[in-house]
Amino acid sequence: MKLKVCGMRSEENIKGLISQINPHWMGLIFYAKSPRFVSKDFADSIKGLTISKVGVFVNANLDEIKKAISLFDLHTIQLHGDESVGFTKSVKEETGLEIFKVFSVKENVDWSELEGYLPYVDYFLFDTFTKGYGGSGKTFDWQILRSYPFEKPFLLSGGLSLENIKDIQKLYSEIPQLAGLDINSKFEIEPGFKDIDRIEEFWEKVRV
Ligand SMILES: O=C(O)c1ccccc1N[C@@H]1O[C@H](COP(=O)(O)O)[C@@H](O)[C@H]1O
Repeated sequence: MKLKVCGMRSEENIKGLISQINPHWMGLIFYAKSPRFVSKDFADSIKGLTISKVGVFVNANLDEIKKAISLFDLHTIQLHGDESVGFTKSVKEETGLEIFKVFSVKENVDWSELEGYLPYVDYFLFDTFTKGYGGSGKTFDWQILRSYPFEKPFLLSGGLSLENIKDIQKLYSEIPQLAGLDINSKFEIEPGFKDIDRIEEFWEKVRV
């Protein structure tokens, strides 16, 4: 099982996360309307830190993405908006980086809509639908994932917390494509500042 901790923007907090947990990825949110938005001034503070950084973008253009890649030395691009197959293809081909394409789940998913993305993404990521695109702290009906028809691995997000560990474990044991978890607002002291001890408690219980 893999872990991504998303929405961080304090140097001290990120260093604490690395030394205490060292998750597979740490997410930086480049969506200006998010309370976890990271500005370019933050780049110098985290240069050289040994963690795979995921840039989270909502309908950004390729130029903005490329600038953030070089400033923040990003390892992964998370497309968290309404990005088309063509745009996702361009991001993959022009950056060569790992790609997470997010689908926000309302009541159902039309799996055929994901098919075109398959050659260009490394993981799909399923989150709860919200007008603000992400960080709602709300879960969706995870049973929908039981009909996921592809071999492509995916990450689960949206309201993951200490309260839903049992459901996560059950899902993980039953759906082989579920490769990891993306945690965010349920582990915050304030937007963008994580409670590392709470994350450690979660990870100790949920990791396999
Ligand atoms: O966290 C945000 O503010 C945010 C804003 C816009 C796009 C994505 C955002 N975060 C992503 O939301 C999910 C789930 O978060 P939560 O656990 O429900 O708080 C996660 O993938 C974050 O990367």
